[in-house]
Amino acid sequence: MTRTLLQVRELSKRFKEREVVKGISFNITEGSCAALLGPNGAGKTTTISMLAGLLQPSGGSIELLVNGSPTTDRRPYIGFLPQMPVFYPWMTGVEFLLYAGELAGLTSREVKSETGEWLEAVGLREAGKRRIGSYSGGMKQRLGLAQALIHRPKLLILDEPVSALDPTGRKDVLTLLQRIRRETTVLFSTHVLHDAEEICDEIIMIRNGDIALQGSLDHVRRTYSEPVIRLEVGGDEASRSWLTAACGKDFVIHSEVSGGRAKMKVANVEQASRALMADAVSHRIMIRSLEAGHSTLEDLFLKVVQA
Ligand SMILES: Nc1ncnc2c1ncn2[C@@H]1O[C@H](COP(=O)(O)OP(=O)(O)OP(=O)(O)O)[C@@H](O)[C@H]1O
Repeated sequence: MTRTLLQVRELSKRFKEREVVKGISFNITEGSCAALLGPNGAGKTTTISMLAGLLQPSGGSIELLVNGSPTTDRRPYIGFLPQMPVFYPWMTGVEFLLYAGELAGLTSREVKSETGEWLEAVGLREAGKRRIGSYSGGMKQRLGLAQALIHRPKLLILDEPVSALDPTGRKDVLTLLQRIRRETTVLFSTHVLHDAEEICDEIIMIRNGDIALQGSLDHVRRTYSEPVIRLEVGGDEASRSWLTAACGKDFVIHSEVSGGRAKMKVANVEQASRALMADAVSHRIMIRSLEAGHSTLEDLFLKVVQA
């Protein structure tokens, strides 16, 4: 049975005269992994900070439902990792987690056992004895995750958890998130579609403080996927003018041309491919490649972001 864990209604945030989050509504299902996806400045950090209880909304409501019932204070049920977590470099990883556990209100016994368990889970058992100042970016982020999870929250919220990491650190953290998401509901923000695609099942795309698109990744892919032909011709003048003319054919609904390449949205890929090939042959144009398929989520994301 799917149950809603977080219910957000008409959430807005105004800084002076400027509304940067404009009355957005969405649900997060228990057990899901959701990505808040959007370009820089879209309002992701502002939204996430309101959900984590760090920023007062200007309007709307945020409700966390524990076992189906709304809670008066959602903060104990939330684990949060900010975009730029602050660590004391002179502390060891173990000391930092003991401190975080105490702050989260765990008993000293719980603090000890959870610290050991989470250090192991994030792969820092050995490094836990070392000072945080000697950690790599990826190790710090994994320690940050352990801190966010130490009180076993219902919902883990992360703001751009991998954007500042090198490829190895990024992979480590995404793999870890993939493991965590089996037990904890996860919501994270990112401006990288690929990160969302890798581990999420739900996406909420925001642009200029508004929701541009939301739903399960599968649903979004199915609903918005369009028949597309990608065509590349030779770089000579005749080929390029033929390509421009081809984009004007009546079966081409929309097209983008750049150099000797074109992406054409068509109604029927098979018929359009045949017509294009036949036309190219009759004009003695060499087609370098013709790819008939569907638009990807990347195409959709770019369209949403650039609209
Ligand atoms: N404290 C603030 N006072 C005034 N404006 C703010 C404040 N915080 C954020 N903003 C503005 O709100 C808008 C949304 O910012 P936010 O940081 O939420 O975006 P974002 O999607 O997280 O971007 P990024 O990916 O760059 O972190 C931006 O135009 C930003 O300049």
